Amino acid sequence: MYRVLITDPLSDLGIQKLLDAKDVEVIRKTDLTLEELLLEIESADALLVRSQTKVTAEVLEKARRLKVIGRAGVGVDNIDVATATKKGIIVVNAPDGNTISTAEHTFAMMIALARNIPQAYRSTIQGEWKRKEFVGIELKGKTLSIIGLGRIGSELAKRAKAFHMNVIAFDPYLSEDRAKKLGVQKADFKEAIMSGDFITVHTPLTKETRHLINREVFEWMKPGVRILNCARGGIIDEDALYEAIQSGKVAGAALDVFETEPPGHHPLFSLPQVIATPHLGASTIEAQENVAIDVSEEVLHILRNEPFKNAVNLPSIPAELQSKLQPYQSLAEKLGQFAAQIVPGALETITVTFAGEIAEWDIAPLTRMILKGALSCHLSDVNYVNAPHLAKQRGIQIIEQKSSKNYGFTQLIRVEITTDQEQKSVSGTLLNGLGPRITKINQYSIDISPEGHLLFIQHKDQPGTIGRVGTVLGNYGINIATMQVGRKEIGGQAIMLLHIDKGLTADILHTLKQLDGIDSVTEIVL
Ligand SMILES: NC(=O)c1ccc[n+]([C@@H]2O[C@H](COP(=O)([O-])OP(=O)(O)OC[C@H]3O[C@@H](n4cnc5c(N)ncnc54)[C@H](O)[C@@H]3O)[C@@H](O)[C@H]2O)c1
Ligand SMILES: O=C(O)CC[C@@H](O)C(=O)O
Repeated sequence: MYRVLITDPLSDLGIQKLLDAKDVEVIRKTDLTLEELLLEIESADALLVRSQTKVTAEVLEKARRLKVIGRAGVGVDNIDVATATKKGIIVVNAPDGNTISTAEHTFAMMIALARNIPQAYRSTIQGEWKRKEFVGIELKGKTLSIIGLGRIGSELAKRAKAFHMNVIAFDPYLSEDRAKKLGVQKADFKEAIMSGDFITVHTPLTKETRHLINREVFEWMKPGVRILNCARGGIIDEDALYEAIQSGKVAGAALDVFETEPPGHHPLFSLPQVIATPHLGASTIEAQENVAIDVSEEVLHILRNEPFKNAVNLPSIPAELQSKLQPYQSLAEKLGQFAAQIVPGALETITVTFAGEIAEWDIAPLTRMILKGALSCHLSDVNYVNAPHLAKQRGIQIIEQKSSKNYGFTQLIRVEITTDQEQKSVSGTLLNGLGPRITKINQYSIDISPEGHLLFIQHKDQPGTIGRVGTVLGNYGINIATMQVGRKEIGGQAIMLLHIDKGLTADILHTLKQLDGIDSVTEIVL
């Protein structure tokens, strides 16, 4: 039974799939103190949050079983993703579900700002009738500068176009083609800042975007500009904004997000030009249902080891590629496991080579599987998420290469491991109807399925060796299921690979190693 802990308010309808799942126990506890959270997280398999719960390194340290953190929303700045990655915990978000709501909220803020609606409301209900004081401006014909033309920025652009605004956008990843399709003028940052009657930010908060709108940038703006932030507090320097409003450069600002949330009695709130909402961009019935449904499904997939798509700490794989790579994943992991077990010593370099049809694809996910397989023979708690991090931490070099050489198979994966003692390689392929096969160990051709208990023996090619090995195993009651031998030349070095029905004791291994002509004996478990 998976224990799913939900610590922020999530839509009931949205989490229905989790509530209905027979293999899931849902624990809903909101407004937990840090001590309570540290206690609850210990036994949770999954944690579902919005933006209130702070999933810090301290919290993650206590998590013994946690496989996945689901963020019902986009921003994961309340989650220590780096620590989660090190611990092999997948972080998933729901990037699409609240796009429309946030774009609509930004648009509502822009109109409210243009027409002084919050200020006029406050005055009117106080019994005043100040029609002259609240004269606004039209959106038509004004320039809206969008900084960050991703999901929300693009939806906002469409709405602004419908209101006959000129839309200009800066986004380092915006192509000319996409800008054209959206009817948006692509600009550099300074140009976008200098042109806007309204400037709105829709980037994530990163090292690069922190205080992106700062004192110097306010200097570049048109006098009377209006500023919006419905993305993340911190993208705009709040002190600089305060000064720019006081100096008259900025005519108004609409803020949904703040550097510190909740912002309390923020100095900006003393300025009548500032309107604010308490991080409401995604707060609609629809968005909350959407994000809760999306993240619940993702969490269920991950807990059940099924394919998922929105991991923040894993590269995203297009569905088409995912289905092509899927059959190779097990082969890749087994080759990594196999190679790591036949080479003694500390891992130094893992070289993976892909040949044939497979070499035309993005094979990074398979390299990750090979790494997971190889490292799991040496380290505990290795998974698909933390394998590259663990390799880097230990100074293991990963070389990934594609080869056009013909190895005699439609596709082939070769894993070569170098340790501080020696180097060995293992190759494998997928054979129609037979699944994963190991086709070569070092220079020896072989054909065996990588599964179960295997015995890898290096020996001299001389009469009687196979018989002696069989006799020892027989004496100890070990049944041999299959056997493969390989040699390059008569009387030279040779290898033996046996499928055995159960594992060997240290005693049996010792006896085998003492046999005449045997160079090494390695038990492999896959
Ligand atoms: N107020 C809310 O309730 C609410 C709701 C949802 C999302 N958000 C926030 O809105 C923001 C945008 O969300 P989204 O779903 O559109 O994200 P997105 O990832 O689809 O878009 C972000 C865009 O910003 C661009 N970008 C990154 N760095 C940039 C830079 N230095 N300058 C200019 N552009 C840059 C990226 O290329 C990308 O196109 C995020 O910060 C998200 O957390 C807020
Ligand atoms: O949970 C929320 O309402 C915040 C959502 C929003 O900031 C997000 O990043 O998705």
